[in-house]
Amino acid sequence: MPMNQSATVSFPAEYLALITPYIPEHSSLQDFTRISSTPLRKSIRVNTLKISVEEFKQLAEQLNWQLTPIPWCASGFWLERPTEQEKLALGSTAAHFAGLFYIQEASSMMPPEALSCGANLSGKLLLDMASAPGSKSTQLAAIMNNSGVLIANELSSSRIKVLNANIQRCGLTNTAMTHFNADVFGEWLPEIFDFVQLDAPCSGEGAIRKDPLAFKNWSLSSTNQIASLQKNLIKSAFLALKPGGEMIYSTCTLNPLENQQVCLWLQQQFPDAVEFINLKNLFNGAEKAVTEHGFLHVWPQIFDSEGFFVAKIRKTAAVPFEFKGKEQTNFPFTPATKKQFNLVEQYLDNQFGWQLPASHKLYVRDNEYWLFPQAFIPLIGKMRFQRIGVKLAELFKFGFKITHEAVMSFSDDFTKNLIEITDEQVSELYAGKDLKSSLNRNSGEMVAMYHSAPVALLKGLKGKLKNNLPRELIR
Ligand SMILES: C[S@@+](CC[C@H](N)C(=O)[O-])C[C@H]1O[C@@H](n2cnc3c(N)ncnc32)[C@H](O)[C@@H]1O
Repeated sequence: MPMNQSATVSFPAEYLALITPYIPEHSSLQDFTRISSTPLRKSIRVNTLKISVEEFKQLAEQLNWQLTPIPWCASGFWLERPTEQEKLALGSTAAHFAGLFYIQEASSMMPPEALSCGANLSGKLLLDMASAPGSKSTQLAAIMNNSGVLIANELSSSRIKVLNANIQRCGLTNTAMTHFNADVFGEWLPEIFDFVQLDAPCSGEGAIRKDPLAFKNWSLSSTNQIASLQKNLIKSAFLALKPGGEMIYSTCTLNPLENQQVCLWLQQQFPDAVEFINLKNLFNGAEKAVTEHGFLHVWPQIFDSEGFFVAKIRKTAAVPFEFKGKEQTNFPFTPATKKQFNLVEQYLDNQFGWQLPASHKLYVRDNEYWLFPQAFIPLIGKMRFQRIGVKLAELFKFGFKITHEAVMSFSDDFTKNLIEITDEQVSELYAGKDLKSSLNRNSGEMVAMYHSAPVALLKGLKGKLKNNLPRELIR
């Protein structure tokens, strides 16, 4: 069933009995079942690493897109496009290729907003324990303005590829990815992180409006199994958190077994160290979703959104932990020598008029040059990381070649060989075509920009701009 079509949903009686006592007084079970059969509004989050909200609003006006602000996220909007534009998927628009926005359900924007409310995430060490496809990781990195370090972990191999693609498209430079069952963090990196986000794997009931089959395999026993996985993960998150640190536990599910009861279980394990932070003032109207413990239990009928649950927890004291470090002894990168640094910097200066940023340190593995966030350096060797920072360039016989991801992340600071292209030209590039040009000489590597944001690496040749997009991005 397409997402924008409604279907009448039928819920298991056992499920309705489980949730009914938790529906707030101002609402009803009937409101819940009624809205569950209606389609979800489309929403996006502006990627402020690439464009300001004000500039995005101007672009939206040019494109004839109508934006309605989402009350809990200053960069979030419900979006309506003219019917004639709907045949082009939102994910295939030039602005999306350029990473100017992320397609994200409105209520899924709440957890990072709750984590950063009253706290400054800039320059801090964050862990996102279950992060693919990356909506909340990319949101957190934007809130951090690419400073500090964000460890984005994901268990599933196929989903980690999508996560990586989103990290690159959105221009994250402060991220290191790991690929583990997140229950290891409490033992491997105890009391290390300033902030942790656990957007837990869950039974996904809150997604009923976009997936009418969300209840196909629902059963009380599978819900209980998921809840026990969630308890392992929330404990790991809490152990990985520094004393004084804060964490978010969230799900896109509505039953109490996977939500309130997981948080209360954590409090029973660490009664002297768990404090629930009340989220009733997160935004105007949040009080309609707040529970007696200060969690947000977002029923889809309250804000006309997906169902969600968000809890914010402070670790008020150190707790006993068992350190079982999993150190990496054979770290394959070495810091660049002065000669290597000078050579790559000379290439970047000649080609793009760009000096390497002080926020990052240059590392080398064979012929690959990488930029690691400075704040990541103390973590080197502490565990195995899948991918750290940004792959900057490769050294070939003929010289250096910059990577697509470095272009997507850093070319805001490039001062030459940038060329602004149109919506149609972006579509041509992502369809695998070269672009015509009036160049009368070979100009070497160039960056195609869309509304001042990088969108692709090109090679300027006489008469054409050769498409250097990675093969996997061509549609
Ligand atoms: C709710 S989704 C995360 C969505 C993501 N935070 C976002 O906003 O885009 C939960 C993720 O947890 C992953 N996962 C499941 N079990 C896990 C585990 N034990 N450790 C780490 N990740 C796990 C799933 O593959 C899934 O990608």
